[in-house]
This record gives sequence, C-alpha cells and structure tokens, in this order.
Amino acid sequence: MSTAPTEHRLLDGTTLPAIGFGTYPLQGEECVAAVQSAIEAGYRLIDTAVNYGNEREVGEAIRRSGVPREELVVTSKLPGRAHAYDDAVASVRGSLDALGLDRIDLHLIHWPNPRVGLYVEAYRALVDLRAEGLVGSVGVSNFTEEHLTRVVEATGVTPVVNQVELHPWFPQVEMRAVHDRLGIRTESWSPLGKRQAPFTEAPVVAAAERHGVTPGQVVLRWQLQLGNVPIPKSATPERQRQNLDLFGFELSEAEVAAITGLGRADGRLFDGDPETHEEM
Ligand SMILES: NC(=O)C1=CN([C@@H]2O[C@H](COP(=O)(O)OP(=O)(O)OC[C@H]3O[C@@H](n4cnc5c(N)ncnc54)[C@H](OP(=O)(O)O)[C@@H]3O)[C@@H](O)[C@H]2O)C=CC1
Ligand SMILES: O=C(O)C(=O)[C@@H](O)[C@H](O)C(=O)CO
Repeated sequence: MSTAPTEHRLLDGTTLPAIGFGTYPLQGEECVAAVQSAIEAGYRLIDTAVNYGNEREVGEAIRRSGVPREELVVTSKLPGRAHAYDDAVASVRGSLDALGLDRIDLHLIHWPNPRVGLYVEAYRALVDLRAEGLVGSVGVSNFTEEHLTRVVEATGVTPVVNQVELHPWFPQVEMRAVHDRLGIRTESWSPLGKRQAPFTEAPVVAAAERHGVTPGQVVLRWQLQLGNVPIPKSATPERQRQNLDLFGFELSEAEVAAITGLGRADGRLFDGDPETHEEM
C-alpha cells in the first residue's frame, strides 16, 4: 500500500529512519518515560539537544529500553554559545558524557547564529569529530541556502540533513528544492505545527475522513510523501503509536498539494527566522 520509504540513505552512506521522535520540552522522569515508550513503540531516531537540558534523560531511556545501541540513531545539537572550535569540541564531549554514549550518530549545529559568525568554525569541528569517530554524521539545523553554501565551500563536506521548521503553515518549498539540489535530507521540526496544528483545516479534515485516520496522521503522512523526516514530539504513548502508524494509507497528489497550499508567508510558529534568530 505505502509508497513512502521507511528509511533514507544519506549522502555519507548512513541511513536515517523516515520518522523520528522529538524530545523538546520533555524533562526529568517524564522525559525518560516518554522516550522509553517511544522506543518501545518503534521509534529508532531520537532528537535531543544540549539546550533541551534532557540529554541525560534520553541516555537513561535508551539504556532502560534494552534496544541494541546500533539500532538507534541518536541526534543532538550544538548550541550557539559553543561555536568556537574548542568550545564545539568540548560541547560534543559534554553531550557524549550526558548521554552516556561513545558516539552521537548525527550531530547538528542547532542554529547558525549569524551575528556570532562562527558557524563555519563549528562545522569544521564537527567534521573533525566525525573523523575521530565521536560523531557519526554531520548535519545542521535552521540553515539557509547561504549558510549551507558557506560550510560546503569551506570544508568540502555537505551536511547530511538540515532540520528546519516545516509544517502545513510553513512548507518550506524553496528550502526543500535547495536540499534536493544538494542531496541534503530535510528534517521537519514542529512537523505537526505544535500548538497551532492545522487539524481543523479543510484539506486535512477531508483527507482524514477519506482515509479513516486522524488529522495528525494526515499531516505526518504529508511529510513522508514530500520526502521529509518529521520528528513529532508526544508525551502520550497512544499518540506516539498513532504518529508512527502512517504506512497503511496514501494521500493523493491533489491531497498533498492542497495541504501544501495551506502555507503562508507569515507561517512561522515564532520569530524563528535563521537570518535574525539568535539562540545561544
Ligand atoms: N532544530 C530546532 O530548532 C527545533 C527542533 N525541534 C524538535 O522538533 C520536535 C518536534 O517539534 P515540536 O515543537 O515539539 O512540535 P510538534 O509539531 O511535534 O507538536 C508537538 C505537540 O503536538 C502534540 N501532539 C503530538 N502528536 C499528536 C497527535 N497525533 N494529535 C494531536 N496532538 C499531538 C503534543 O502533545 P502531547 O505531548 O500531549 O501528545 C505536543 O503538544 C521537538 O520536540 C524537538 O525535538 C523543535 C523546535 C525547534
Ligand atoms: O526547540 C528547539 O530546538 C529550539 O530551537 C527552540 O527555539 C524552541 O523551539 C523554542 O524555544 C521556541 O520558543
């Protein structure tokens, strides 16, 4: 039935599950329990960040899950305050320590922080850490075409993913075309639209009724059919399972286009323009 792949081959030869689990803003025991139940439900890509303050909990959930380490793709992210080369190396070592792992499978630069002006240096550090084996794959988040071009020109290494805000209000048509041209896999953050989810919008409701699924499943299936890797967060085991159950139906081209058509120029969920947003 399904035409969407369950995993993607990345530029560096590694594979990425077609859907992952987001962990912001989970904290403490709630985070451990949520990540553990997500792994139990079948998620194999887990998304955390230094700035989420929950890498320890994510590591604990991985250990409690009993799932073999090599089956999981653990992603973390370098914060803006650690873009200087030595700070980037120290930050990744800190993430490894907090997670209790000897390798982070995919490490991203969280935001380009253009006013700091050091994201190329940070990227170089991640490339060197990959050579040392402490990082499996190098990626970025919230990068524009210009930021991508600069790191590729400086290092000769293309990031395997760019994790960007992407949901029906903000479908990132131009950035997805840039990624396709460069061979970069698009990861979608806030893939459901978070608290402003478009669950009552006509194209989403109509597709949900037609296929006998929930609006959330329609939005996530739309993500898969565009080739994006969504990383929905849910603290609820039932929703975690529902968000993975996407391979028994297929949206028509017209349904996909109608959902993409919900996009609008001011569709960002908050003031997260990578050219100006500074997140340290
Ligand atoms: N790189 C970056 O700059 C950023 C990365 N991220 C990453 O992306 C992840 C996901 O984004 P996030 O902002 O959490 O937004 P999401 O779009 O994943 O939405 C999460 C919200 O939707 C609810 N929800 C989940 N599943 C369903 C469902 N099936 N039906 C109805 N409601 C549902 C959740 O509630 P409940 O928990 O109660 O189920 C939660 O309130 C983050 O956790 C983080 O890992 C996020 C922002 C920026
Ligand atoms: O969650 C993340 O990864 C972020 O980058 C934050 O910007 C987060 O989305 C936030 O704090 C929104 O207000």
